[in-house]
Parts: sequence; structure tokens; C-alpha cells
Amino acid sequence: MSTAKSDYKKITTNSVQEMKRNGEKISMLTAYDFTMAKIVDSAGIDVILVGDSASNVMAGHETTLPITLDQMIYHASSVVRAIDRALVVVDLPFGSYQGNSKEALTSAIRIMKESGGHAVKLEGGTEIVDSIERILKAGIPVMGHLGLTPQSIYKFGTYTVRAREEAEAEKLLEDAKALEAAGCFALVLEKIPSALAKRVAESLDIPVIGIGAGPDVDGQVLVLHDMLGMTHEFHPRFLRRYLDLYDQITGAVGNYVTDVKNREFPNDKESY
Ligand SMILES: Nc1nc(=O)c2c([nH]1)NC[C@@H]1CN(c3ccc(C(=O)N[C@@H](CCC(=O)O)C(=O)O)cc3)CN21
Ligand SMILES: CC(C)C(=O)C(=O)O
Ligand SMILES: [Mg+2]
Repeated sequence: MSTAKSDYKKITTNSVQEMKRNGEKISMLTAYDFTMAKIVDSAGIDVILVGDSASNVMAGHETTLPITLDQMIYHASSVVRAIDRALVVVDLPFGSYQGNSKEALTSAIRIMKESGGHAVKLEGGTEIVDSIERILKAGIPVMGHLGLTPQSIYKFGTYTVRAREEAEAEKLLEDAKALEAAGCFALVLEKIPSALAKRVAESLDIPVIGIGAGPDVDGQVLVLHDMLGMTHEFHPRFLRRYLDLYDQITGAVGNYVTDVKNREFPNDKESY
């Protein structure tokens, strides 16, 4: 497939599964606010993730752990108001689903009811299958997330590539199969070897969307602010920058400051 954006009018969980069956790659980016979501949706993205990376990108926290369910709902409701076409998936934040399956369901229902998002994403494998099943029984689509799972960063201590060792790789494949069996409509794989990601994508019928998982998966996801070059200090190997907005914004703001200082803004045409 060499087409740019596909001709789906509205993306659903069924559409992304159909894309995998048809060999069409799935495009996914994060968004956390109305204005950015409107641009990304108009540009033809398939899936918008309201990621808990908002904790880093929007709020300046070091990890994704501090962001709350209320804050995720605020971001997600802003995104939902902007979109005409994309499927909107919302991360369940740390602490809103790990307690038990009832807590997970309550959190997922709040996301759906209060934000208008279309699906939720949870980090983890077999240990959260009962929660996933309970959420699915309520009619809420679930996306899985395996490999580098930032909500468990303190268990691992680093953001290095995951599942390099054979035992870990087998465990990840088993987790992926368990998520598919539980009924997840798709799965994110973060920062794992390409060969393993390929194996997972070939072993599953549901779409596998990679970030730092190589080319042989069914779709790709990046954090919007990273690919736009706004997050200056963040340059993992998997990141491709499509713009250098940090530098461009710095230049624009610098020009504005100069104009104000030099009394060159506003001019007559810009005044009443
Ligand atoms: N801005 C942003 N982009 C992301 O992709 C992102 C977030 N925030 N926050 C939540 C998680 C955390 N993620 C991460 C974090 C670090 C690396 C990483 O590769 N860090 C180091 C290497 C660390 C190591 O190898 O020990 C790097 O090279 O930048 C990758 C994904 C992905 N997610
Ligand atoms: C990096 C993606 C997959 C994510 O979970 C996030 O942005 O929170
Ligand atoms: Mg996340």
C-alpha cells in the first residue's frame, strides 16, 4: 500500500482491524488538547491517543505516574470535541485500574462517560486480564500495551529496550496472546527488538502498533510533541522528527520580543 490517508469516513475499532487484514498500516499519534487534535485529525491520522505521556509533555512531570484520572478526562474531553474522523483511545492512568477489576471498570466508565472517548488503553499482560474482561463486558473497547510500560518504570529502573532475553521475549508473546484472547481490539508494543515485534504481529489477528518496535508491525505511534520537535531534550533512537518546532517557536518568540521592544509591533494597520 502506498496510499497516504485511507478513505474511511470515521475510524472505528473495526476499521483498524480491517486495515490489518487489508495490509494497510495504521497511523497513530498522541494529542492532549483541542487545537492540536483538530490539526492532527484534519491531517488524516487514523487513531489519536490521549496518552498519559501528558504527565510529561503537558505537566512537566518526570514520569507518567502523577497524572490523575480527572486530568486524563480533561485532556480527553478537549480532544474529543475536536475530532471528526479519528478513533480516540484514552490511557487509563497509573493507580486507576491496578487495584482490582471493579476499580478498573469504574475508571474506564468514567473515561467513556465524561470524555466521550472511544476506547481505553491499559498497560500490562496476564495480570490485568480479569480487569480487561470486565471492561469489555461493559461494552468498552480495550487496547493493550506491552514491552516498555512507563507506569512500571520504578520496577525496571530504566527506559532501555525490553524483552531482549529469550525468557522475557516468550513471556511477552504469551502476554500478547492472552490480551488477544481476552478481547483487546489492538495492542501497543513499546521499545522491543524488531524481530520479536514481527513475531507478535504475525502471531496475532488483532493489529499491533509499535513505538520503537521496528517496521514489521501493523502500525506506528509517536508522541506528537516529539515528532514535531518540541521536546528538545528527548531523542531516543526510535524518534523521527518531522519538524523542528522548538527552534521555530524560539525564533518567532524572539522576533516578537524584538518587535515589541523596538516599538515595531503593533503598526497602524494592527491598531484601531
Ligand atoms: N515525550 C514523551 N515521549 C514518549 O515517547 C513518552 C513520554 N514522553 N512519556 C511516557 C513514555 C516514556 N517513554 C520513553 C521514555 C524514554 C525512552 C528512551 O529511550 N530514553 C532514553 C534511553 C534510556 C536508556 O536506554 O536507558 C533515550 O535515549 O532518550 C523511550 C521511551 C515513551 N513515552
Ligand atoms: C507512547 C504511547 C504509546 C503512550 O502510551 C503515551 O503516549 O502515553
Ligand atoms: Mg501511555
